[in-house]
Amino acid sequence: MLITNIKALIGLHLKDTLVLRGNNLDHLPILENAWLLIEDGLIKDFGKMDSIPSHISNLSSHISAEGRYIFPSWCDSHTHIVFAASREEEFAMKIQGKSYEEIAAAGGGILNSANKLQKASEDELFESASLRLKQMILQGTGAVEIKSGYGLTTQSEIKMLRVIRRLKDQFPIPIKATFLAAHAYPAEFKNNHQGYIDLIINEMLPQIAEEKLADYIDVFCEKGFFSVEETDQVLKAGAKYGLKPKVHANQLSVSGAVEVSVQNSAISVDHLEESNEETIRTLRNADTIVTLLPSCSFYLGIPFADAKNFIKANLPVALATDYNPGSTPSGNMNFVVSLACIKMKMFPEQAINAATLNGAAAMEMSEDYGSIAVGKKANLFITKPMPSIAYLPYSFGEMQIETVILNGEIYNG
Ligand SMILES: N=CN[C@@H](CCC(=O)O)C(=O)O
Ligand SMILES: [Zn+2]
Repeated sequence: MLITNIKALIGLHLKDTLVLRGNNLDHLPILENAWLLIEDGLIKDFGKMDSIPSHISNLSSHISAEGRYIFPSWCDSHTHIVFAASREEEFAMKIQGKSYEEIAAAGGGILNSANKLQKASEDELFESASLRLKQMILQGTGAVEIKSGYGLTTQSEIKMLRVIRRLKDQFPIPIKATFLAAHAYPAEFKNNHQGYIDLIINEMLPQIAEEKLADYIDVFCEKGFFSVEETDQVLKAGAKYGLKPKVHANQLSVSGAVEVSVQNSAISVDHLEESNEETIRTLRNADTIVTLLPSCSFYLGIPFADAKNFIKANLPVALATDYNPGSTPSGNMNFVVSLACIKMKMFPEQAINAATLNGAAAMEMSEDYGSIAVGKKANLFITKPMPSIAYLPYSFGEMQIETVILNGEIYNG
């Protein structure tokens, strides 16, 4: 596939640039008035229109992208898209002023989703998750991480992870699976935390490892959920099976979650709506990626993470949706990028880098995804005609994507 007359190619980081820390996020390399050649699903070459080689310009099948930009696909490194039912009843409670913790304590929240998921069949879950994923891809997402964590029994956690494996097999984008049984304590373990942790460690993990169902392990480390010590136990048990941590940290309070995650060599710490100087000091000496989820803050009405401070401290910031039925019923990365600019005061270049290359890094796939470089996978999108790059986050809630290309082929859903 040859694409010509491209207004600009965006995100031309060198292939060996795998993550962007601090000020490096400011720089979004572009090439104006460009052509792009894709072969065998990979980016084969690109250049300026005024120096297009004749053997390329003579290729018969090509798309003209006049006035349009080409971006690397969004890389959404934090989602919970396998769930049985939406939770609009909690929406009304939120509007009345109930907090996330109050709703959970009243029988809503994660346990509500777990109840419903336990009753759903693998096929039903696969069908509904497929619809969500299709929609996300049409909104520009070309790589995704998906968590379990609404099963909370051995059977249902495995059911969720098998659904994720089917999605991996059937969708044309790379998917990473994260095991999140430590998402909430089931009611029967409310007063027996160690009993549930033992179940995770001695029963769930061995079976999941045996079937190779997970790439990562996650814990919701938070007051009322999993303590720092409990998180440490689960992460260490996961490490025995080669599962690296990606941790829900500091969503509602500064809890020591970041510290325990870094001690366990976490790939990422996610949320961080609450943080302090200690959090930043801990992260400064680590490779752990800071994944921010602004649409969760938007929906729950909790503080937005202090992205500017993290960037100032030279940390690698990524952006993801957190798509789930409780705190973020949206998988739209365009909106995440808009919110990052509007509410967290990230510049468009920073937000785009954080939602592409650093998102890929938070799934350990930035060698192949997240930027436009020769030899990388051709997962891209072509915008509608736009006046500038900043127009994409500026025009929040509007759809600026016209064509999605995955593995070098147009994707129509
Ligand atoms: N905080 C924990 N997990 C999800 C919400 C899960 C739910 O409410 O169902 C999150 O990342 O926001
Ligand atoms: Zn989450």
